Amino acid sequence: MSVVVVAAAIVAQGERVLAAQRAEPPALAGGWEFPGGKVDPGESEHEALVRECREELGVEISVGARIGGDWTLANGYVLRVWLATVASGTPEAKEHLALRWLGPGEYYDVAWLGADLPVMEAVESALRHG
Ligand SMILES: Nc1nc2c([nH]c(=O)n2[C@H]2C[C@H](O)[C@@H](COP(=O)(O)OP(=O)(O)OP(=O)(O)O)O2)c(=O)[nH]1
Repeated sequence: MSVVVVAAAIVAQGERVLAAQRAEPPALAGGWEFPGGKVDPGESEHEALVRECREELGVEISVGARIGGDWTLANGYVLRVWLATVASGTPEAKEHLALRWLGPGEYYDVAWLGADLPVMEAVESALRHG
């Protein structure tokens, strides 16, 4: 079975979307992604998403609709993405180099990881069409 990576497209007022800049590994460092990570054994995808956002950003999230299906990553992992909102706390870059809230018109202003560009397009479409 493929390794499943879960990620959150965290949306705030004004249709701003949170992007996070990876610190490692060297091949991915500097690229921008949606906060998340691998699902641990025995953990649900929802639990993993909530845990990763707590660890990486220091926030509690509310998980919303799924965005797309399985996004295949170059290394064979499978990426699954959900819309989310911050339920409590303010996101901080605990494990990333930087965070950016991207407003409409800024969604493509960061160097998204290769797999994340079509995800951002799908997120934009979901926000635009409700
Ligand atoms: N979190 C996240 N990972 C992504 C995205 N796009 C993408 O290609 N990836 C890749 C990068 C990594 O190869 C993998 C996620 O691994 P990770 O290092 O974030 O996982 P993790 O937090 O569980 O880390 P670790 O415990 O294994 O160190 O998925 C994305 O939007 N978010």
